[in-house]
Amino acid sequence: MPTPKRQSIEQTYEIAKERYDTLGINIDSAMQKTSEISISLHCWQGDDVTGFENQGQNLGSGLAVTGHYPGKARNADELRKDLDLVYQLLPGKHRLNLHAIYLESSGKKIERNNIQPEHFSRWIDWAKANNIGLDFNPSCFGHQHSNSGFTLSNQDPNIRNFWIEHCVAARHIGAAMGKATDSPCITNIWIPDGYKDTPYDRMAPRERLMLSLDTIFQEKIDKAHNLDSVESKLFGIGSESYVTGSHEFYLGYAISRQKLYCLDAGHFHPTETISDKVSSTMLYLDEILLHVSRGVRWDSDHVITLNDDLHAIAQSIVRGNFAHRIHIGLDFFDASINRIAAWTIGTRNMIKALLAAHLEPVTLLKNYEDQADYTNRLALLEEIKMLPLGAIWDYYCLKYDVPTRNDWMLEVKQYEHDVLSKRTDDVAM
Ligand SMILES: C[C@H](O)[C@H](O)[C@@H](O)C(=O)CO
Ligand SMILES: [Mn+2]
Repeated sequence: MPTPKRQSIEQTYEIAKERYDTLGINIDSAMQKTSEISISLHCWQGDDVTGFENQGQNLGSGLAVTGHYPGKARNADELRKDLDLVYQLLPGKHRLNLHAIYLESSGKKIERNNIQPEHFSRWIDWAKANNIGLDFNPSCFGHQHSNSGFTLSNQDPNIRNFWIEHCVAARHIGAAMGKATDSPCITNIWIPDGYKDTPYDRMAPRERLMLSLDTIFQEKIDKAHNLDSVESKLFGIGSESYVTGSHEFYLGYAISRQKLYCLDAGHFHPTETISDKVSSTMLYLDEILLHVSRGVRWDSDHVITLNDDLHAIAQSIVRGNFAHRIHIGLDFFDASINRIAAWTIGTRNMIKALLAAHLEPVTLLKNYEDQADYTNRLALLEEIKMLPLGAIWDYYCLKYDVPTRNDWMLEVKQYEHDVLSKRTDDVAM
């Protein structure tokens, strides 16, 4: 016997479907295509980018997490348990994006240039058991060798080599993850390098970075297991005046070396959008990575909301038919709200935006544009904002057997009561 809520969702869906039909929109195909897109959830939302090295270092490097909501994961088992719940609340099959500081070394201090696949074996086992693809990142921050503000572009060859070795090790770990899970792992390099104040020489650090990256990528690794990616940034706290790995630097680097380029939504001028960069970038690169984030005045990494920027990002992927060439990663961290809710809200929003982008009246819009009928194009683009997307979304959640509407919050609140509230600030070993 269907519940009254289920009945109401199904009835509303049927009425909504008629409306979409009149515009020639195929809802079944939109739902199917949306379900085929995997989003890579960033592990660092679960513990405020702390990681499990236990080296007592502050985050630094221009990264800042604010808030003191209780219950953050204190070890990898807790983080995996939290993630298990999040994945249950998301329609579709999704990935996990790990940073190197999330290693498990049984309490032994492992220097970052010595990390090995074995330090991630429990993550790999968990991923295999749950059929979850993995992505990876070297962690070039929150370390005594990043305190000067420079890592791969450091003037000191010893420090530079340390970070080169760390990134080489990260590629090997990425390859091991990709091989074990039978799905290529994207190993993405982001470094904080930059100057607080105006430099005299803007070129030398970039030359050093270019050479460091060439050394890191010297070894050929099977692309079936590992894909290399590089992420740019405009500025950070403490690198307001100059960032070595700027947009121009990495776009040029990625195109000349055929690497993936990572566009982070928080890493540009506030009036610039990554959605507008996608089509240009895709002309020159086979694949790219997105870090979907939300900057508020600066690269503040707020939880992504279903705003115009997010719709535009999803539209740029879907309209360009890029779903198989663009990898979607998330990058936000909010410690002022329940962290599991933060992951769930942000990821469900990304999926909603992808569903909405698959529900556009493509033929009509293309025809108007081809005929230079921009009046009808604008009228239709405004009209479709009023389509009953919520009814399709509710049905989509029913179809993929995950909580509909805000019901997922009941599960998060129960988990907060049963699990999170029992966690104290002490490190659980
Ligand atoms: C943890 C960081 O957010 C991440 O590595 C990087 O992608 C970034 O965006 C730094 O601003
Ligand atoms: Mn990022």
